[in-house]
Amino acid sequence: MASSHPQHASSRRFSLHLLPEWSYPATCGPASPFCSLVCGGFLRTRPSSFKKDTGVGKSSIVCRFVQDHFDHNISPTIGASFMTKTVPCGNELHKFLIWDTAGQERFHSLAPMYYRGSAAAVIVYDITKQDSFHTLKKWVKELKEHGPENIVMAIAGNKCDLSDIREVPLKDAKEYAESIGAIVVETSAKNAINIEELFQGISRQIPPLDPHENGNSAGINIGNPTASGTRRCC
Ligand SMILES: Nc1nc2c(ncn2[C@@H]2O[C@H](COP(=O)(O)OP(=O)(O)OP(=O)(O)O)[C@@H](O)[C@H]2O)c(=O)[nH]1
Repeated sequence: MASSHPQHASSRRFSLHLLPEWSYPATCGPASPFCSLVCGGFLRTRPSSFKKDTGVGKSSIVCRFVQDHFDHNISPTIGASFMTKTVPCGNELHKFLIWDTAGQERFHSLAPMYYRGSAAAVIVYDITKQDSFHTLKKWVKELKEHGPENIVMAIAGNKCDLSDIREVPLKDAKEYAESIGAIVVETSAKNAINIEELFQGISRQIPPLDPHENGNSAGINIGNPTASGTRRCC
């Protein structure tokens, strides 16, 4: 699924602002967890990453968001996978570069590579598994201790199509999210519920470009932003 390129997109000229740890080419692999915002036809780097418990549906959320596809037989993530999608936000275009990290414990030590320097993290739990909600709290603690200071946190309670067997009340998730200043939404990757809303919520939380900012790099013209991905699922 390709995102549309709004005709009204701003043509304001922003400079590309690069912080030192982001100043890697986007092709250099896992050591450079990039998320980018495309604003006014210019690319601004912004890292983003996904955190999760295993099997909660995080890869499925990314697949639904980027390719509008759901795979019942999706296989577990090994290490991490990477996908991108550009979405309009007001008069800007925001390009998400998403690292989807593996939920299995044996990959835990890789996580800081992806969330360090990230602009946003989505922490996913399964509303039918109370354990996954406890694990989510551990990830939040880790992000607060070791993640970037101003990281935008979003909590996704996935598999809301299975609410008849839910173990985690929405009220609990809302109270917890409020206590840590995070966005919270219940999603279903399977039924495409609240997936766009999740990412729109993140988009809105990313601070706008400073028009007076005079960065150290030239802007990059993005001709025709589209969804793209390297996932195994689709
Ligand atoms: N009913 C339902 N099942 C889902 C949903 N999202 C994912 N699943 C299923 O949950 C299982 C795990 O999905 P994944 O997307 O691989 O989960 P993950 O959290 O990325 O798993 P790891 O890669 O192992 O960390 C798969 O069988 C999916 O089909 C959903 O919204 N509803």
